[in-house]
Amino acid sequence: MSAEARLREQVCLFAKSLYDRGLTPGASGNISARLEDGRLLVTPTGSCFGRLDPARLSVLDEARAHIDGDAPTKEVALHAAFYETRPAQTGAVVHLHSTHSVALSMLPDTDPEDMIPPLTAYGIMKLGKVKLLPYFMPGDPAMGEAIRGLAGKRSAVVLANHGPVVAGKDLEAACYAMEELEETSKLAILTRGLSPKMLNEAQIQGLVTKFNVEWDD
Ligand SMILES: O=C(O)[C@@H](O)C(=O)COP(=O)(O)O
Ligand SMILES: [Zn+2]
Repeated sequence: MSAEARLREQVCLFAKSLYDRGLTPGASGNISARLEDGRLLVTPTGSCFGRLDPARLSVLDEARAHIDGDAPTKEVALHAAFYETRPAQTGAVVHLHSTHSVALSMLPDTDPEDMIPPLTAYGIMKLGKVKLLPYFMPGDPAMGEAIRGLAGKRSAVVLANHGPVVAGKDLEAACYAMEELEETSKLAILTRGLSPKMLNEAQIQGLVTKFNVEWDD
């Protein structure tokens, strides 16, 4: 099996796993994954993560023009901005409509610079600081500009009233980080108002140093 055929299978398998666990409903969400030659495999617009066909994934060239497969997601500008601003760290980008991270994006006390409270070590290790971006109309290329404005400093963001977007070195890493974002958001909502004991600054810095976490503002 070629590397491209393997990646096509992987995109569909991870997407189905996310869908089957209720992490993105209906035809929401999109995935991109980079091939060795710089082309991107992306999920077609309007497609359901539970029923993707490896042969019909959209293919974009290095200029992010559609060259093969079904019509691509309307969020190409959003995905492309991660590959552009974090070239060495980005092999895949995942966007979902996952309930708890969207809920957290709407609450008044959520810190837009660091929206996930330091509740667990894994949340810090896998995500670093998560930026809350404003609301944009789905498909608005201004989302790409907003990602460029972060100058490559964040691998995970949440679009307010919409959903999370996570970039990883490969598809597996991006999906695992995304799952951590959703689970930690769930913990944040479950414990909100209950004065949960959070990790302190020394514990956070210990993780940042030991696990090389990106923690710049
Ligand atoms: O919320 C939206 O409409 C998009 O961000 C989305 O999640 C699905 O759009 P397509 O990838 O174009 O299907
Ligand atoms: Zn969306």
